[in-house]
Amino acid sequence: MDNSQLEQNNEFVRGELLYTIFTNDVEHFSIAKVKIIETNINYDEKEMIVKGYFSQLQEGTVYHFTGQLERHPKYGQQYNVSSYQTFIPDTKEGLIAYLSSDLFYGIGKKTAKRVVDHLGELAVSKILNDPSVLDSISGLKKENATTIVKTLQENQGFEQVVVYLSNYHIGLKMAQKIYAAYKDEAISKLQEDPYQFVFEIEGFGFRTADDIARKNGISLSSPNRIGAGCIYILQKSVQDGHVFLPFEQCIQEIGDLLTASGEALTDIQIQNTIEELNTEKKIILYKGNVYLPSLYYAEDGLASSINRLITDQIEEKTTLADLMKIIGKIEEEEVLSYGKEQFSAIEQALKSKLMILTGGPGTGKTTVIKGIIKAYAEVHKVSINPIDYEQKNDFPFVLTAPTGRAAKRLTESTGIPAMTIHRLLGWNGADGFDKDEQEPLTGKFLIIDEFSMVDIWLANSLFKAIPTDMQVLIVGDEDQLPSVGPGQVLSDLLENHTIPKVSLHEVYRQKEGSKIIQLAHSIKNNSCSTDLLVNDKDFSFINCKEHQVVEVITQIFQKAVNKGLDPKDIQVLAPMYRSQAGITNINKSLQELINPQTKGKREVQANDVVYRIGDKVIQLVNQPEDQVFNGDIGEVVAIFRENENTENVEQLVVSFDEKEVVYERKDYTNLMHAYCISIHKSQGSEFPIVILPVVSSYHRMLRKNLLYTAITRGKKSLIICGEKQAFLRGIETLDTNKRNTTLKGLLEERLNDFNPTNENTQEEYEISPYDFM
Ligand SMILES: Nc1ncnc2c1ncn2[C@@H]1O[C@H](COP(=O)(O)OP(=O)(O)OP(=O)(O)O)[C@@H](O)[C@H]1O
Repeated sequence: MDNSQLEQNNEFVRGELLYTIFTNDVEHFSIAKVKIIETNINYDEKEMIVKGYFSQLQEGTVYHFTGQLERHPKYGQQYNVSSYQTFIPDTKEGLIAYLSSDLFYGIGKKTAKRVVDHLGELAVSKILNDPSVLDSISGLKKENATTIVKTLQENQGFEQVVVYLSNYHIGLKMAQKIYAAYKDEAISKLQEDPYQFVFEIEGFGFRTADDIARKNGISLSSPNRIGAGCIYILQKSVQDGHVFLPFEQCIQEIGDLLTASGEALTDIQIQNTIEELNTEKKIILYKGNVYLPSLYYAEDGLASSINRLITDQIEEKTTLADLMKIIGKIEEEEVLSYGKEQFSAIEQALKSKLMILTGGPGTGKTTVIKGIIKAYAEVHKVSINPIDYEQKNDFPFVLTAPTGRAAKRLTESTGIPAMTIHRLLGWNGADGFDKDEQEPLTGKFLIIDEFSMVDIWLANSLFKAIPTDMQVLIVGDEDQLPSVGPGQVLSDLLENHTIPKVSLHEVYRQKEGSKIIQLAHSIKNNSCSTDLLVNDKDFSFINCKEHQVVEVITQIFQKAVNKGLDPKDIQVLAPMYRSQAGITNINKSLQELINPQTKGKREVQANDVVYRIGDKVIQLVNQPEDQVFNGDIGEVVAIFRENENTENVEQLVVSFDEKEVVYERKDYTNLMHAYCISIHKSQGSEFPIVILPVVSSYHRMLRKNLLYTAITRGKKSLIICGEKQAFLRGIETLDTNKRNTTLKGLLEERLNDFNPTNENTQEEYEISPYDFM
């Protein structure tokens, strides 16, 4: 593209790069200051801040940027760059200055002049078209010629990809990914077969591929297009929690997608492509269902691991009579008497290779876990104190949970160290987990809490790493929200009749007069009515409308603070981010109240969010290298300016329980304010006081399992504010989005032949030793 063409293109800013303010080498995100040479946008200043994903910015070089002028609340106007190109001067002098700039290492003015004299104003495009034009320049050293060609190719290559993709509204970040994968072949590959990118580049959308194909005259009935459409449809279904799509439905959805944006396809064409993809192992077609391979292998792997574990017999170490004595002794120590179901759970867990313990809040799951640990220790004559073991690996109990907070609670309630599943398995990011069948976990008894949150991928990885001689106890509440990731592992396992399970129904905390627990169980049993929503010592319902929610919550906080309560003990949970009564607005208002700007208090701004020292924040993604995981809540404890650390970058330090994590600007998007968090993110956590807004404008989200999850997060006090009718309607609305999974069937197939000698399901325990006590 020559310079006159550049200018025809919409709005632009052409400027000389003065200096880079910030740059991130991994993502190539940079913020820089430029001196404006020319622009057609309405902007009066002489200099401008530009930001975007650049390959390499060079001081003194002139760039042609396109993008959008934005007003940053703190830093004022900034140009958000969507595409850019080095501005190659079209005068001889300009070109000489460019080729002898710092960008071209070792090329001085004399050499640059020699090249320009020989090749003229179009030197750059001539070299790029045919690098051998430099061979004919007398006196030009070979290494200088190589430098010129390489530098031009590197810079221009990336920029050409950027410009090409910007025509399809693809940003610089995706351009980086594509360029990193294909280098100079990127554009030709995109033009030949854009659909391939849907398979090969994470996040490359089918619609973009379609757009590129159409502009390049690629047939809209090409098998590659159907294949990419199939992957797109399957990926979309994973976002809804499905593990597979039925063949017919898959054909139908692909047909709808491709016909709507292209030309009509016959079912046979689509069917043939799916079969072809299956042969190439890009998808798995099995028993009339279509899977993404990773999901098919995860379900299959989990079913095999469970089969492996459950068919391994365990040696009976004690008689029933002795076990009764042991449990009796534990009851004395704990000063309680186990209920019938609880007793059955302890007994069953001790003799089962794998058992599932379920129950709603306050039914004594934790009490039973403690009982099981103590009884196991007694039966096997082992200590439950980790310090009694010389080797860490000899400690028989392994306790784990999907989130940091759930693991922490498990540690606190049992006194035995627990850790997240990711940490237990040694997650190292891209390479996956350290622990697997080759390097299994050590220990004798594994307890996995909050299992409803575990998706099929994680369940498969965890079970693969469980050695065959390890006993496993799965604990969870099937009425909670299903996992964020695909699958419904807990409920599929519960439906299997061979895996021993014990459900606790009797509520113990209710006996202490908890309205929260009463409410939870009435939701579970579909018996909640307006009468239950009257205020009590641990519960209140404040009537208000959507537009009042933020104000009401702020007032509750204000009163709590005035009363001397610690704001950290209060957690607002809401179902959605963007609404008048959404998480974003609630957070803004609570930050102003709890942690306002004061003189001398440091703060940083990322997009339109301000983080200050003292802010409560939540981690939004897994960051295993720092041992901080999605859903962990922390506090901003320090902010360092660039000149205050050896890395010379701005840093935000967040304290999560005992560890501190340092974030650089590129990582700020991993955080969010946490005065209010989503109900989904609150899974596995508990808070002393929960405030739950429920208004009819959330209607899309108001479901029984969502509200059940929210109210069971409150330990001491629950305040619902909003509309009673919206709440009552919500708890009557079932989540009808049934997830497609095949784990249940796979387990039936695998475990069918298994005839346990000492395993029993709870139903078979009609007569238990407890009856004779
Ligand atoms: N058999 C029992 N006798 C007396 N109290 C009991 C018994 N079982 C449990 N409790 C008490 O009931 C309360 C709730 O028990 P626990 O915390 O074990 O339940 P949970 O199912 O783990 O609850 P949550 O899921 O809400 O954490 C505790 O105070 C516990 O001491």
